[in-house]
Amino acid sequence: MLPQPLEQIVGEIAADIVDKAAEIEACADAKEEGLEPGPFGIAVVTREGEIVHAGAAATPFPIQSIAKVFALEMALCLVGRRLFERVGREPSGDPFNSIIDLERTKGIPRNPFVNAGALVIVDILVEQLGDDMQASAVMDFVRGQMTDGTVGLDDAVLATEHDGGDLNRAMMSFMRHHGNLHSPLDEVMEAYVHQCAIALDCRGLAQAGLFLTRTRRSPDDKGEDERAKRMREVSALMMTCGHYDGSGDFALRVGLPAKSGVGGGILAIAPEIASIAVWSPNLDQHGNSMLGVRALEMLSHRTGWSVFGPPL
Ligand SMILES: NC(=O)CC[C@H](N)C(=O)O
Repeated sequence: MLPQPLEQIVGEIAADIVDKAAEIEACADAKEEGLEPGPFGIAVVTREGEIVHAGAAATPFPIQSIAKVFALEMALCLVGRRLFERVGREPSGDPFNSIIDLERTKGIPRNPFVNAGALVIVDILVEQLGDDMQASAVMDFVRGQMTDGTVGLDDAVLATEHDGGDLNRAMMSFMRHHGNLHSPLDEVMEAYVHQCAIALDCRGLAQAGLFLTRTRRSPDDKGEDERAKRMREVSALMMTCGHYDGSGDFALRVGLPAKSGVGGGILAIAPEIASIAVWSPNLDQHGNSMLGVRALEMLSHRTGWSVFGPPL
């Protein structure tokens, strides 16, 4: 039981965040740094089907690295835990686009959420789906999870990530050298850029992530055990690696499995309870939404949804 209706909690958080944004805007240092907090949106979809939202929850934004969660689920479905022979499952402690670790690990990325790891996951999808693998496969998966709302593509991300993708291409070449990239580099790149450019609003993103809340077995359905196990694994990776080298801080402050993207969005999961999407474009030094993390911290405190227990 929540201490207050969810709608009230979410509305008050959005109001607090907008106040906070105004404070930041008014602060002289922020002006000097060109910091503009910009819009803020939040949406919560509960397992009971309730949708609560506030702020700019209907404004689409590119989900960027949040797509790595959906791609991971697809790849795990296709090849199972064999996947972890090609991608590790440890936090990296390095920025999301760091290449330095690949030399030490002989082309095996630390986890599926750093760029190198996500590129291997896309390589697996391209390999496994063969001719069925369209650049739009992850987008189709996302659409399939949603009950309403639209899925778009962000043209600016499509263009800039293609032209500015040299670092990602370098990582792929490096991994190919070590035998850990099997498909043509251009095909992997196209599918990767496409998934980064998927544009959703908070309402759509929260709906798309709802399947991740199903972490419990169902006594009548053996097939469900495998799915529940997968959701737990994906959630564990989100908790340990979902905010890159800010993952520890996020776990302490929020206590929910979550994945950020440089589009300013974060998808967070309260297992068996709700899927939450927040969006605010200003990023911290790790590429995580500053006000988005703050809003999730407030939500987790006020709902007691942290997987580590309610606040003391
Ligand atoms: N953290 C992110 O959202 C990074 C994704 C970005 N498109 C990249 O490849 O660098």
